[in-house]
Amino acid sequence: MQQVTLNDCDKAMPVIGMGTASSSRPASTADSSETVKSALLEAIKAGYRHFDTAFIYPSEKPLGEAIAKALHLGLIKSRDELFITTKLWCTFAQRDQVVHACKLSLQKLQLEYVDMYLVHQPLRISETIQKLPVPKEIIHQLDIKSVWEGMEECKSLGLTKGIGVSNFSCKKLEKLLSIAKIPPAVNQVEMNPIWQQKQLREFCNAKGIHITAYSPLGANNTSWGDNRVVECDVLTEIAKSKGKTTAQVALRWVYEQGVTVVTKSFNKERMKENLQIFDWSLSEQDLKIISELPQRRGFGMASLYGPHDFLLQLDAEI
Ligand SMILES: NC(=O)C1=CN([C@@H]2O[C@H](COP(=O)(O)OP(=O)(O)OC[C@H]3O[C@@H](n4cnc5c(N)ncnc54)[C@H](OP(=O)(O)O)[C@@H]3O)[C@@H](O)[C@H]2O)C=CC1
Ligand SMILES: O=C[C@H](O)[C@@H](O)[C@@H](O)[C@H](O)C(=O)O
Repeated sequence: MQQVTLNDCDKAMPVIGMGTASSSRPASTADSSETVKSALLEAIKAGYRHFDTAFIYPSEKPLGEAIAKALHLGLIKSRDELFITTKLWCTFAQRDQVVHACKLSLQKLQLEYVDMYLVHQPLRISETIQKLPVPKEIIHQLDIKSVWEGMEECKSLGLTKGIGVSNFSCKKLEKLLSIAKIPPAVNQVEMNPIWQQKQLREFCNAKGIHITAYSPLGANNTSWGDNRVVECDVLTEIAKSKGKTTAQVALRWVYEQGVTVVTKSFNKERMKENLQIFDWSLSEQDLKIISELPQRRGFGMASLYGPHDFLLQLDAEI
């Protein structure tokens, strides 16, 4: 698997990672922990070496179990062969909670360190979310200076090899860069041919912040996404002409932008399909047509938590 080197991170990141945000809403249809564990074990067998989880996902524990089993079975010789990303949840987004939250994630993962620890969203949430949408009173501005000090402490304690953010706009990154002793290595954001993030990518390239794309397939078939990417006519035409699938064209496009990707599949065939993007390429003409696709964000804070002014402003930030 090809890898990219990251600034201020002691480990290279494989260019394709396995997503683990699998639980559907309603929760009654969510994958069981056992299903997630065996899917992740399959992913290791298929060659995935980067896994993306978060404190808020139910996947940290089954991922830890899958890693332990992979070591036991000899599928990997050492934990060092894996790149594990997890994320600080918004209820812990305070100076004195960050190290504690990181340790809780490590406990669930049965690991001594993660490779990348991200601030999940540019928000603090003051109560456990019971149901969505949430009341606006529990959503707050993030005090990035103090939270980032906590993130830096996680790195200096060796709890993580690198630190970064997720769902951050250029504006939020500017602020963070102005106070950070260790700049963020990564910004993980929604990116696919229908939400190309041109401005954010230019900004991050200029500042040496690596972008990882989440929902590269538009979160097809999930409660938070739809089929706008995998059923996009333009992408399907390109796919047909190359004997590839529409999903592969979307993933290849992301890869050709110099961006790493985390994409989720718990289906054995599709997890293999999603790795087959390295021995072919898109033409200049394909890239031009894709660059002209109408743009639509899939995932916004306001659509997730409720149309509160503060969240609408956040979503409108570039
Ligand atoms: N930082 C953040 O705020 C966020 C991070 N993420 C991370 O990014 C990961 C990936 O994003 P995600 O939102 O899951 O969406 P993706 O775009 O990766 O799409 C996943 C969905 O597409 C289906 N799928 C996978 N491969 C194919 C294929 N080849 N053809 C057709 N359908 C396919 C999967 O189903 P099946 O399993 O049946 O194959 C699943 O339903 C998440 O799992 C999570 O780890 C996601 C959202 C927000
Ligand atoms: O309740 C909120 C949700 O958990 C949500 O914010 C995250 O899970 C996000 O969709 C992600 O997948 O990273």
